Amino acid sequence: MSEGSAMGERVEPVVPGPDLVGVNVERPPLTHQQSTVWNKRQQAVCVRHAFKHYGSNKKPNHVLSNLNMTVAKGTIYGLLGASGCGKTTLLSCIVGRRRLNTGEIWVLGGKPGTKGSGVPGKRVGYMPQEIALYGEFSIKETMMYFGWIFGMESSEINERLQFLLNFLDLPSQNRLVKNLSGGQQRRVSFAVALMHDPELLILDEPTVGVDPLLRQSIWNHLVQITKDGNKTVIITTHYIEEARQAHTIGLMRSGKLLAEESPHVLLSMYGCQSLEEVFLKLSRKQVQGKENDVPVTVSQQTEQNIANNISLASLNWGKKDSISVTEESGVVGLNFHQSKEVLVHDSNGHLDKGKPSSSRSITDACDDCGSCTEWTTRGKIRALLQKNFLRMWRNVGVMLFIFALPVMQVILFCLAIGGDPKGLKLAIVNHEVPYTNQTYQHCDFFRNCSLTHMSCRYLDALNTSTMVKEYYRDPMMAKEAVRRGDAWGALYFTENFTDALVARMALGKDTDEETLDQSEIRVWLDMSNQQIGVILQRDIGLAFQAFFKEVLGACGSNVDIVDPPVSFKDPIYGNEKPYFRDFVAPGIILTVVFFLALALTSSALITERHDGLLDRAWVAGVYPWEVLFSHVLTQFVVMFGQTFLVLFAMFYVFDLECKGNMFLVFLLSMLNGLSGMCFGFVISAVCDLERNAIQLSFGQFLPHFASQWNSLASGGNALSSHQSIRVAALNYGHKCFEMHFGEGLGYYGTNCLPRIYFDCSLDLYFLEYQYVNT
Ligand SMILES: Nc1ncnc2c1ncn2[C@@H]1O[C@H](COP(=O)(O)OP(=O)(O)OP(=O)(O)O)[C@@H](O)[C@H]1O
Repeated sequence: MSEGSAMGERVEPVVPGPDLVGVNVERPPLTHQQSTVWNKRQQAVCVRHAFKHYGSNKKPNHVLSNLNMTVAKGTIYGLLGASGCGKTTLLSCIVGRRRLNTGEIWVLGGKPGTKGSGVPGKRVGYMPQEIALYGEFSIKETMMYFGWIFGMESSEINERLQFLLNFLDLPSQNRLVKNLSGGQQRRVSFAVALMHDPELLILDEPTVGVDPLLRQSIWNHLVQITKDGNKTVIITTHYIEEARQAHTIGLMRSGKLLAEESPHVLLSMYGCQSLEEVFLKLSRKQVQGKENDVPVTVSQQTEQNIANNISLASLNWGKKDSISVTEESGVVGLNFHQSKEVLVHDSNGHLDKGKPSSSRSITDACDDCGSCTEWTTRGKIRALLQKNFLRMWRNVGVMLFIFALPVMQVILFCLAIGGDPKGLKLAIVNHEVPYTNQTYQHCDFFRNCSLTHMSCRYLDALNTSTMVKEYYRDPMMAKEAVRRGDAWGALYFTENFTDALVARMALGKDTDEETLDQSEIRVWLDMSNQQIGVILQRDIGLAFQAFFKEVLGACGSNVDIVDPPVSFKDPIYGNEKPYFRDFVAPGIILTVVFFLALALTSSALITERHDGLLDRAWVAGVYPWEVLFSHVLTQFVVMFGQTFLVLFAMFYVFDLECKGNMFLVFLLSMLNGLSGMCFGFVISAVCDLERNAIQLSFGQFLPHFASQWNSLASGGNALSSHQSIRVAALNYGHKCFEMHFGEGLGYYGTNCLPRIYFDCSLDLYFLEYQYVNT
């Protein structure tokens, strides 16, 4: 029926159908019932033609199929059915957590999720099937959290808490939820639903894991609260017999209600002793119906339902209750609430067209919910913020992750990555001096202008903490040590290294091949590690410059001649001697801040969603933006602390230099953390499992880090360029010569001005040398 007709006065005559159980009795005239929006509003819950499926439209898993349900105000409605028949799905549609594919739902006079309906919100108390509580909270904190969300004052919550602790036989209010037994946790969950004394209580299997005595007292309580007609309860349970205490029972199977009756009517209708038997009979009947089935349209199905229910109802003709049926309900009979409807109808004697219009009902609902114009409440924000901080505070792992990890990362970085490597072994072979007892004991030299044992003098200059010299008998053994990984490089001096070097200086460009060859320091490096290889190249080259300056100085020559004629002035940015650590540190700071924010947020929402905690919050009336806001605020505070710690460790403990404005450094780091947080929220929104979130975070982490390594590689090249300026020119005594690695030392004759010749074959610089006779 269209809404237009539903609003009107159309009254459907009901046609009796075939008897479900094959009993034919004489039937009284059926009363007619109007089916109007007003009628739907009068029920606590009214579901019409509900269809719901999971999965894609192409491969749907139908869970609700043309389901109709009516829950009158002031009643207990027991929703029974086999596992997987769709009870939880139906309840989650009623509380506004899921949407039907088609059909409509009215809850407390409004449609769930619409403005002013109060649902989700404090008009409903929802106990989901899963525990859906924060394990880190005590019972009291749990109650405070939900109480504040429902807009209650702390004193009010405390009062109610005492009642619920006694009523539900709960342990001390200070016990943590995670330390309670399964049954106790369920009772706390039940207490949360009862906390604010809602108009509509929706309980998904509240009595699981509860002992029979307490179960009875729970039912007594439900009966008690529904007595005055103001409160309504919908309860699902697998203990079918306990549902006898409900006013109405909905028997559900395969996404449909097979019957919706009061328990005693069901029992007498089917002549059964227990509700279980009734359920079995109805289920069998449904199966038989299906076997004989020919495909029917939805409207045919509805008609058939109505017919069946009328037949069901007809079994009860001996009773004084009137029989009623609505055109839409599909499963009605002599049930409690419908009797009520009929009474209203009968007492008026006509169909009341003057009942509240839909807009009036919404206003009423608005008055009830009391928060239609409020975009948030202090209580909700307080509850959400306290929840976020308390969860972190109580979780040692998270606290370590938040505050210890960033500091540890910075310390490890500064200790392990910042400086030059130390203790790199070099295998040295020096044939200028005799090898005894695994060393060259008599490698003596003079620090004056006497040119003896130049190899020893050079080795003395090669004395940095980066290198450890180990001596070998011959070049083969030294190279083998490098191959075995015992050393990073091998250095070899020929027997007449000093003579050849002096001759090379003296002969200059006339130097013969053999002299060039003999004056060479031969170096074989393990270049498999670029950083180490480059550093060794640099230090071996710098040692030669130092050695040559010393010799020139001792001989009274200008030592500056050894320096390459490229003058590096004060750098515009950075230091003259840049530290590898200074270069990488900004990247490390940003990476740490970004990924910690990402890691923390990407799983926060997932855990809450997975455990049903978010669902519970939505049903309690929390808006998504409130959850988001509380997380952003919490995360911001955490990020502030993390950024402070990281920067403090970097700049004040490890003396990293900051030439700019420290406030800007802090601000930029925070902004970087903010982008990590945003990305974390995106991940937590798209991932269902923490595992997937971690994978996605790492998927981003690797390219991010690769770019870092790219920067490091550029740093390495810079080092190499610097290192390549390793040519010296000198004026030795009255002789001029030029020298460069690899091609020997050239002698230019006497009385000449300094000449400069750069090794252009390898590196950057090429300067023409000038031969000037003086
Ligand atoms: N999120 C979901 N995605 C896909 N299928 C779902 C989802 N939730 C439930 N289902 C399926 O829908 C059907 C009905 O599930 P539902 O939880 O509503 O059953 P139920 O009657 O509450 O069962 P129980 O009594 O065991 O809790 C089941 O077949 C279930 O596998």
